[in-house]
Amino acid sequence: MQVAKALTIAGSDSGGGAGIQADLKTFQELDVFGMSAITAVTAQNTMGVHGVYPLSIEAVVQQIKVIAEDLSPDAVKTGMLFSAELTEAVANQIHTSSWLKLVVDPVMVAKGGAPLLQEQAVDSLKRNLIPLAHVITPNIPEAEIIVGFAIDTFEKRKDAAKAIFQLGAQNVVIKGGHGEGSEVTDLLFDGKEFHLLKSMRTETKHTHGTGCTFAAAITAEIAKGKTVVDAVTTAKAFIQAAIEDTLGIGSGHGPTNHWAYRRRGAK
Ligand SMILES: Nc1ncnc2c1ncn2[C@@H]1O[C@H](COP(=O)(O)OP(=O)(O)OP(=O)(O)O)[C@@H](O)[C@H]1O
Ligand SMILES: Cc1ncc(CO)c(N)n1
Repeated sequence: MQVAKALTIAGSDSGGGAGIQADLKTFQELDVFGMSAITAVTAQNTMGVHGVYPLSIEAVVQQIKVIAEDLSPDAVKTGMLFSAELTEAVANQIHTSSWLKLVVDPVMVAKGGAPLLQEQAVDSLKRNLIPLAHVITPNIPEAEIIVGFAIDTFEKRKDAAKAIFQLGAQNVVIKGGHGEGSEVTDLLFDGKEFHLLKSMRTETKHTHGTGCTFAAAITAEIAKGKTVVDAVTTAKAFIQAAIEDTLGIGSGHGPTNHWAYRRRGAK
């Protein structure tokens, strides 16, 4: 039996909707064996981030090293990296391990506004990690921080995708969750062409972890050998189902429904 394997290097969300937990649930739903290297533990629920406890560089590097020695992932995803030092150490391990199928979700701020990446780490992200990315998935505010200009029109979004491609990422997906209108459009730039992925916008407050889940679905599909366009298309359908078939749990911004795509028989 051929088993596709994916590794997520990210933070733990005790509330289960984002971070490592969202990634592993998504990998499993898409028939991919999931592995994790935890960068930080967060005390989180649907009301917000109540505590952030980064792990030591040594603890993070060792998790990655032992996976590299034994389990060779077919694709790797990064999420919350918290500090410049952790970002650089993770990038070094990915480079040393020659992991080429890397999906970078440049997590910066949680939905409630809590910082998940220190400001001084943005430089390290741009210098060390983005050049290794096969796919990068910023939302609009993250893309603005990376490129340093405001994205207030669709043309600007295209300019931002090109600028991030120039930093070394091979495929750039600028997500549209933070845009406006009745549709949500994600924009994929592969260095040559722009691809638009559209869906109806669901009016809901339960969107905690949408970015993690979307990037994890891309990672799972790439681990199975799918092209980037196919992987992003499946990920868009996966997250749309997860948002539409809401679980409605927690009193704040609740998690998405990681079962929804499979239950719909969409797979
Ligand atoms: N209200 C919505 N209705 C439908 N699709 C949505 C909605 N919000 C986000 N999405 C989709 O979810 C995915 C993630 O987009 P989004 O811009 O919310 O990411 P994010 O801000 O990084 O998420 P988070 O920080 O909560 O993890 C994209 O594919 C986007 O199209
Ligand atoms: C651990 C973690 N990673 C990422 C996000 C972004 O949704 C979050 N809220 N928590």
